[in-house]
Amino acid sequence: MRPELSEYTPIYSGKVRELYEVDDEHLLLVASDRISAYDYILDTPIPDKGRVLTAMSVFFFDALGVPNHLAGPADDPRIPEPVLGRALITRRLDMVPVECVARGYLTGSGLREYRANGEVCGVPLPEGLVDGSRIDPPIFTPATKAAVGDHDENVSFERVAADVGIELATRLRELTLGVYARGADIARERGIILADTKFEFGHSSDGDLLLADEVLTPDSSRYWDGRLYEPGKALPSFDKQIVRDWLTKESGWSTDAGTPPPPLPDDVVERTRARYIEAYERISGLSFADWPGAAA
Ligand SMILES: Nc1ncnc(-c2cnn(Cc3cccc(F)c3)c2)c1Cl
Repeated sequence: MRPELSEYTPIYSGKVRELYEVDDEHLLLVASDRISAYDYILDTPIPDKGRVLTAMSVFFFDALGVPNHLAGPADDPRIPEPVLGRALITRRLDMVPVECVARGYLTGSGLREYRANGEVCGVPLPEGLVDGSRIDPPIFTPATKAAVGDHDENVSFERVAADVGIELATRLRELTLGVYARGADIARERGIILADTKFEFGHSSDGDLLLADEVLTPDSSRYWDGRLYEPGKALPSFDKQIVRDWLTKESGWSTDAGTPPPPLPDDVVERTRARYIEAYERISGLSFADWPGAAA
């Protein structure tokens, strides 16, 4: 008999995720089926998105072999039935207040910074790079967590060192780049490019630095279809482009409309659901049908 979700204390509600307290030492990290686009949380959920992204995190936690915050299996008896398959029991950590970002390709906020001053987070890059250029070797481009609704602020390694100390900043950079490289290699071998990603780390009660939060999911990373990649060509988001294209090219809505996006049509929802499942099954080599929880 699984506990009710109402037995756990909600402690944080993000755009697409929630965090509950299970007991003094454990949390329940819940991924919803909500999807965001253009900084809006869309009215229409994507069925099974939460379960697929949870399955991806678990696959990578297992594949990366880095000490992490997981404290139980995907079907842990402490997970309530309604969130089974899209929730994980984790150890409660003292989180390091740094968004640990690794970039293997230049795009997004990194590209904007590069175009303005030839570097990203204080790291100089070669001249002549364009949107989608490979950054080799990948770089550590940390950010400070923004207030709700704001974008994170890119900061330099020196700023991180000033905030958390040079030893921890150095460890965060090494871990971030090492885990990204391993994860990106696993994905690339299966035709998916992880252009960049964001990790969070925390300290356990016995002082160990553990990889936390979600890892290498399409919500914490840019997923591109490796079959389409050409040097210097930024690619559409593997998972969100169907939604973005429908919103901006077919729905009559526009990003400068100043109004929330309209609900998504069924075919856009189903095609997007299929993209998430395709990414998981290609990367993991596993069948999503075997993942716990009720199919939406
Ligand atoms: N193991 C941990 N120990 C302590 N705190 C956290 C923690 C805090 N914040 N976040 C981000 C987040 C993750 C999911 C759902 C949300 F609503 C927010 C994660 C974790 Cl993962």
